[in-house]
Amino acid sequence: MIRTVFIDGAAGTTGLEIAERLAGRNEFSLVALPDAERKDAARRAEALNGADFVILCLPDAAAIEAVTMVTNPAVRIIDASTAHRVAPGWTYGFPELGAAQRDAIERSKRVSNPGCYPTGFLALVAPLVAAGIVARDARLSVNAVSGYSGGGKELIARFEADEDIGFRSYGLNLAHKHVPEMTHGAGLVHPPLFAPAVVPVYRGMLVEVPLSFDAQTADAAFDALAAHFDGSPLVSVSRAGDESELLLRKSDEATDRMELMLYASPDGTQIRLVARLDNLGKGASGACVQNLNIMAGLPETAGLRI
Ligand SMILES: NC(=O)C1=CN([C@@H]2O[C@H](COP(=O)(O)OP(=O)(O)OC[C@H]3O[C@@H](n4cnc5c(N)ncnc54)[C@H](OP(=O)(O)O)[C@@H]3O)[C@@H](O)[C@H]2O)C=CC1
Ligand SMILES: CC(=O)N[C@@H](CCC(=O)OP(=O)(O)O)C(=O)O
Repeated sequence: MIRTVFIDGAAGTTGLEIAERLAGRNEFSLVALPDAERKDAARRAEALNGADFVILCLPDAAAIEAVTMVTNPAVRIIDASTAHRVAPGWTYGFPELGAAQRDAIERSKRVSNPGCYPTGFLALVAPLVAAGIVARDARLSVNAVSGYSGGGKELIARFEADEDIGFRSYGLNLAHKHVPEMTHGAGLVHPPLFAPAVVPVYRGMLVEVPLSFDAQTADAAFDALAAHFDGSPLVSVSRAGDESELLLRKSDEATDRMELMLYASPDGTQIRLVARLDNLGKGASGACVQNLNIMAGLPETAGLRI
């Protein structure tokens, strides 16, 4: 059976990478609008209602509008934007949250793809909250750096036009659009304090959650993460070896995998949890294709870069 897929926003950063991952897959047939028609409402409505699967790679407002344009009840939607991540009636597209989440994605007609930073944060924190190692009412901080492709075409153009930028801290109003899904997805009472930044690499990100405990907790935290992701084809968990630094390199290749690392103080009371992922891989396009595979009843990692 061949399923048709329409990517709305196919000319954007995320859309192009999804198309690359679907190229050559004989289970899917991509529906594309010619460049002159890709923002034409009538042509989009036709494509949105004629496909088995629609993937929205649009700014939030356009994604909300696109959903209202879908009137065919058979169409199944994956939204890569932030618009529906905590919205009722939508399934959060993070299968690694647990078996029930994967099953829900498989059945769902409306799947919201997680944000890139929340993908790292939730992988590190949700299993620890579930295990009772991090209290639901803990006040957490998240420090993160992303490659500039995380900001789409506009930020890519800015970083490529101004090679003088060495580091860009942002989210300084402490109201970043990813905070609600971080809070909700981890089951936290208080929103985490989120400090994101962009560095001059195209892709890749580090998401760090520092934690401090009264007693040795590093072993229990590592065991909980290792048990949660045991057997995961995309997420690995490791404990620090002898490394003294963690680098994002301009030459890092695209990947749909995510690595979780735990670094501990000698007495195990302080830990730095770090997720390393590709914002365009597990942080966006790779995750979209993973969700599409699950929804279509296909092997979860088909077409992914692993
Ligand atoms: N980049 C990343 O790492 C991640 C992105 N996302 C999310 O994915 C979505 C897409 O992001 P990204 O690909 O980076 O963004 P881009 O800016 O690279 O691409 C967005 C695309 O949408 C097109 N577009 C905008 N408005 C409309 C419209 N009304 N109708 C049809 N097309 C439209 C744009 O057209 P034009 O080319 O003419 O500008 C552009 O091609 C966003 O919601 C983003 O937040 C999520 C996770 C990570
Ligand atoms: C570097 C950069 O600008 N990143 C984007 C988030 C990218 C992303 O994940 O987009 P979604 O919000 O759709 O998830 C930002 O912080 O707004």
